[in-house]
Amino acid sequence: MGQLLTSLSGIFFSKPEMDFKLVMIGLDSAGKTTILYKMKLDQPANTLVSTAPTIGYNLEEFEVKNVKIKVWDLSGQERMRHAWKYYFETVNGVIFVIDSADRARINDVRDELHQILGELMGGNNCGVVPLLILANKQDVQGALGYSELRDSLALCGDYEKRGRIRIQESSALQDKGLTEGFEWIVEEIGKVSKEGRQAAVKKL
Ligand SMILES: Nc1nc2c(ncn2[C@@H]2O[C@H](COP(=O)(O)OP(=O)(O)OP(=O)(O)O)[C@@H](O)[C@H]2O)c(=O)[nH]1
Ligand SMILES: [Mg+2]
Repeated sequence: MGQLLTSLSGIFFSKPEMDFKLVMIGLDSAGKTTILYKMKLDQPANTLVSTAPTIGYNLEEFEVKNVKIKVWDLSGQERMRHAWKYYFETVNGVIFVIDSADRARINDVRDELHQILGELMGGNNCGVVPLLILANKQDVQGALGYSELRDSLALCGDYEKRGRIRIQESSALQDKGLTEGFEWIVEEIGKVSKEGRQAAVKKL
């Protein structure tokens, strides 16, 4: 009996064996690498690691809500953006970081985002990969807020209807919104995995 309870508690309360894999993308200088190390190193507000433009990628592992996640932080430079899509087939979630204070490039952001949504809705994924949009640098005066960004990004359609997308205001500098955003995407991935598991069970 004791052994049975141990095995059952193992099934219901164990951490998932699989790590969640996430990719972080967005235009150059949006704050991706800063966010990666803010989350990894759990730094207090008003401290930031000093970064240089990423060439290739950074990969770090840390826990969110007791789930181990692996995060690939890719380069946002224009000539490197074509590589983003190659990660979409293998990750469980996508984080798109925006410099909300960079009003001059908001149309570029919109175009990149729409292209990503096209990729995520096509292929084998077909909209199952949650997308977190971090509207970063909210500490900068004049930064675009949630409503303005929603309009500027012209988000609509299936992805939003399915609730697999969220815009989260954040400031890596002030340590605001990052944990909320990461917790949301981890929960969403959990739901997707559960639905996948339920579909697999139904098929048996
Ligand atoms: N004010 C402010 N500055 C930030 C914030 N997050 C990042 N930065 C600054 O923005 C600049 C670019 O940050 P990075 O993290 O290197 O940007 P990135 O998105 O990784 O850029 P690439 O690697 O070129 O794609 C750095 O000077 C950061 O200190 C923030 O929340 N507020
Ligand atoms: Mg970087």
